[in-house]
Amino acid sequence: MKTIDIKGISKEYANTKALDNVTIILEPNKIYGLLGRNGAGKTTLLNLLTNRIFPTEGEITIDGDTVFENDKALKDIFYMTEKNLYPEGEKIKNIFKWTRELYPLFDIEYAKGLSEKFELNINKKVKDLSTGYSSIFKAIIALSSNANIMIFDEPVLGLDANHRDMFYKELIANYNKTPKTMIISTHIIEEVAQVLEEVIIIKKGKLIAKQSVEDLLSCAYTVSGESSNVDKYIEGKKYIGQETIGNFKSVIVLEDIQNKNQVLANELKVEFSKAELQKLFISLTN
Ligand SMILES: Nc1ncnc2c1ncn2[C@@H]1O[C@H](COP(=O)(O)OP(=O)(O)OP(=O)(O)O)[C@@H](O)[C@H]1O
Repeated sequence: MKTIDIKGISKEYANTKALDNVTIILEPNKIYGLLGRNGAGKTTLLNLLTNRIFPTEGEITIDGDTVFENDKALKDIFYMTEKNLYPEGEKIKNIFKWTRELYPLFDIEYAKGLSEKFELNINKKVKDLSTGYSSIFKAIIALSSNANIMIFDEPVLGLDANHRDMFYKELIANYNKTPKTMIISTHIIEEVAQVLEEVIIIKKGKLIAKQSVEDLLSCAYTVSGESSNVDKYIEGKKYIGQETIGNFKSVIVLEDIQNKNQVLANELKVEFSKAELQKLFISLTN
């Protein structure tokens, strides 16, 4: 069981405060989504968590042990970075062997099996992989690491819809086989929403939300129907994400799902449905 305790973390660069007093506790064996717009500070947080960079203020511990230059704490973490850090001229199969040397728990057979599934040719060199296959290659290594904490920074970068679907299914299968903490930082929110238990949302270096997807989605709901009737329903209410097709309109009402007015909805012949995480995210981070 690995509890990650991020305490009052700030990171300043010459003229940028990349993170500003962020405090988060990540409970063990949950799948977290780390969400934020470009430049919000996601990669900075992941780099701090894995001791690649050092905080200006604050401390990060795993089960009470600081991650600062602590191999014992860090060996439980596998970090799939957005950038390729593998030697360009090396063949994939050799990188599997080399990873095994560094991470004795790395499961080569599983990695080879996944490579077959994703049709990744392990005789290819890193430099010959397309953007999508480069992501697949790095994701396979992370999934095969057997680490207690797996971190994925933009894991589906360049992947087509089929491969994204396969990746998320594999991630869930991996988690179900051996529960662990997974942290997924991504821009493509709608697809990942079904995989996540909790979301951590960062805006301009500050933590603005950490809650379960279920709780976040219960703070809003979608109303759709004939435009003028939807307008009547949302009168005096806060809403976002208005979409109109012909005489049909849908909006996301920003109020607790418990407070929706079913009587009025029946009268106006408008319908309710769940809000989409992607749209809520846009409104929260705008
Ligand atoms: N080495 C650095 N030197 C100076 N500024 C930096 C450095 N690394 C990051 N920053 C700045 O810190 C802020 C946060 O960057 P970070 O890469 O953590 O964001 P991000 O949320 O991962 O963004 P993206 O989704 O675009 O990858 C940005 O303003 C970025 O320009």
